Amino acid sequence: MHAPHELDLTISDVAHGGIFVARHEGRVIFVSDAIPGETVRARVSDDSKSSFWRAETVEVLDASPERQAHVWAAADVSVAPALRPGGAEFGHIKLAHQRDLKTKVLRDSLARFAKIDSDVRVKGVGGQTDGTRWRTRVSLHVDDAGRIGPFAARSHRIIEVNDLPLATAAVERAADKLYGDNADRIDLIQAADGHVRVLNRTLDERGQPVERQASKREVLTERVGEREFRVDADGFWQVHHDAATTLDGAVRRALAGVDVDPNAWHLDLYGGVGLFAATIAELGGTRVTSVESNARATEHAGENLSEWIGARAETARVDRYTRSLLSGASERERARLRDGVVVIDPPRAGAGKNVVSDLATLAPRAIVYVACDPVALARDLGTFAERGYELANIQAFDLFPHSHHLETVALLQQA
Ligand SMILES: C[S@@+](CC[C@H](N)C(=O)[O-])C[C@H]1O[C@@H](n2cnc3c(N)ncnc32)[C@H](O)[C@@H]1O
Repeated sequence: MHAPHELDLTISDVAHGGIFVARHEGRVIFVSDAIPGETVRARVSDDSKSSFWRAETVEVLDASPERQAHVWAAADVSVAPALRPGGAEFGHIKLAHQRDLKTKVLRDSLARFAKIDSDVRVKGVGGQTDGTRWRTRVSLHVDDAGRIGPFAARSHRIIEVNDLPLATAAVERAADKLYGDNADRIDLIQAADGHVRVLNRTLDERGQPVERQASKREVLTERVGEREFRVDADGFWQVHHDAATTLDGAVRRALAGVDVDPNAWHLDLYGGVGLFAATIAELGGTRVTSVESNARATEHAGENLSEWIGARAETARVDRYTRSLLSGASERERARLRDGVVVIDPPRAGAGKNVVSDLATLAPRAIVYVACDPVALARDLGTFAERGYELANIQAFDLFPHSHHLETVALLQQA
């Protein structure tokens, strides 16, 4: 059966991924740009699956009191769906209610995938703001015609826009002056010194940026309180200007009741340039190893941690590293690992069953899981629970206002 072009739908719920749930003749429809409680007219954009369809709101018939004019006029529901830029899927919802919806997605994920009943709430960071002007890092795409802009929501079509309200003012100003010669993508990065770097990137056939020549690399200095971190301009650093400080503080709070033993061996897995290894070291755990697959980031982690004689940075895939500890660590090292704490901050897909299971076998005193995806977190917490690690405390932060993303910091300890 083919879907009718447009449907009038009542929105019943929010789903993971910045979309909303409606039902039509028994079928689930995932609808963009809506709010639970609303009735909207939506254009079906994908009816290829029998189990669910996708649709995009084209008109709000009965608006939620939580609706506001979109913070990015270009992404407003009055614009044709194909022409709306992506990245601000919650921008039409009042900020406090965005956080209520993110809280619901997180709690639902914990209940569904980890059987955890939690009263966690997603909190705003950085004082009272309207949730704009937080992105210190923005990637804009360039097409063959030289057009520059973000991709449209759920597509690779470039949308030229007049403003970037989620970006810092300096990044937005720099974006205004761009021209698209010689690049597939342009990355704009504002470091702690306030200056915006403009990096023209070439993408390979998988859409991944080709590594820049050594002579073209710039190393930036980022700050968390008084501490400085060196990081490549094109390397990983948290995107929200308050994120690194917020997460450092959250890891400290998570570990407040845990003895960070100076004689134990601690791990910072998916460590980047050593942000959380420094947190552990400052808490007294100076024998700490940061593990990261990107060799340049590991080099910087080595420098960033150089004041602690027992700190190391290793270039390795975490799954291989934890497996090598299981097969190669001495009895004495295994005992030190059991007394240690582990921070893990994996990419969106989560750590996965193998890493979780190997970590549980290593049996550290405490594990702090920093997560940017609530479903991946909940799946991994489910596996940890099977292996005897229970959730001891959990915090959640709105580090990505007006998008659907959120960040969670969870402490796990043996039951
Ligand atoms: C979310 S970032 C966290 C970085 C760091 N904790 C921070 O907050 O600055 C995830 C990091 O994991 C690295 N990474 C991705 N997959 C990995 C793997 N399988 N093994 C080791 N590192 C990996 C990425 O290069 C990236 O630096």
